[in-house]
Amino acid sequence: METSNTYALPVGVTLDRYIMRRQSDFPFASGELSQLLRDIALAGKIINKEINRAGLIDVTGDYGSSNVQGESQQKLDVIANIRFIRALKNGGECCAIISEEDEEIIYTGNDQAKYVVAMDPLDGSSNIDVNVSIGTIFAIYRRVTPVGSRATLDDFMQGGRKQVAAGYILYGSSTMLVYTTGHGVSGFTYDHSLGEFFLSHTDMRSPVKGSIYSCNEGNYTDYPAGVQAYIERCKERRYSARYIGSLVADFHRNLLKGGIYFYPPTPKAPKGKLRLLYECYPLAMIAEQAGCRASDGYQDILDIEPAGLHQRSPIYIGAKDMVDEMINRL
Ligand SMILES: O=P(O)(O)OC[C@H]1O[C@](O)(COP(=O)(O)O)[C@@H](O)[C@@H]1O
Ligand SMILES: [Mg+2]
Ligand SMILES: [Mg+2]
Repeated sequence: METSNTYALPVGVTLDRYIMRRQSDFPFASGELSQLLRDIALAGKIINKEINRAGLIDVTGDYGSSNVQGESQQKLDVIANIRFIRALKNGGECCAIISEEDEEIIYTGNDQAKYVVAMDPLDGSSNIDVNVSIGTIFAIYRRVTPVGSRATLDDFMQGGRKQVAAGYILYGSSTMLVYTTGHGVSGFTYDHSLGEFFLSHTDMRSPVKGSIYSCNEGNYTDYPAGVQAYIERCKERRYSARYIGSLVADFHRNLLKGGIYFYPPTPKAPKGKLRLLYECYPLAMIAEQAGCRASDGYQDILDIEPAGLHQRSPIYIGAKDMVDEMINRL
């Protein structure tokens, strides 16, 4: 990973201070977006604590209900969802939320707020109970409806290039928050003993070339012929196959080391599995800011016209040369 930055703030600066120092990056900078990012970090700290103690407190296993995707919800999916909604409500800077775990728009009651949030409160649900890295993914938009009014679908249907900030929290061997406001990508590592996120990765740039490919090869036979051909090429080149099964964790590793993650369409999931508004768009914004590429196979993810809150999209994301080659084979 390369680092170069005219705004070089020393590694070790706290997230709060970093956000304040970089506030001038934000259009309309008046502190609300800074506060919203801090509210998201706070919810992340709370969830991190619950994840670390998951086996000791009764938060593992099924919650006994399904979400709008028809997936069974894990207890931590629901708990993470509640924690984020509460932090965004109490923070006062977010007027509405869409979440993987809720079918409809969630209104926070903060109609005076200028921002809306799209989120995947807990990504990698199949890994929750087996102590494998999981994450949270978020995207922030400045509302298009008048301040003071109730947010509407329009506020969420603005398109990927209208995200004013996007990021993820990775609950792994260390806990990290990585985000962008369109001015480069920064990573912060959580120090449990101090309860603070500290700048650890400045101006993250990803290698253009990579040698890691990440996909669920169990679906190989269902993949389009071009994808199968690309996987065969990776094997011929002795690239490493790495698949954690948590999008955030696979994306993060490939961002640092150089690699490609893909979840193509299959007969079972003709639109792919991952959700455009709170998985694909936010990671695509980070990817492009770090010099990577994100595509659905035919257009850049950030150029896809949104049509529904929980719409899915195929995704090929990672090192630019690898994604280019994959797409040329489709
Ligand atoms: O089990 P599969 O089909 O390989 O899918 C794994 C993918 O699904 C996801 O778990 C979907 O996200 P959620 O866990 O938030 O539903 C991704 O994190 C992961 O990359
Ligand atoms: Mg997810
Ligand atoms: Mg999820």
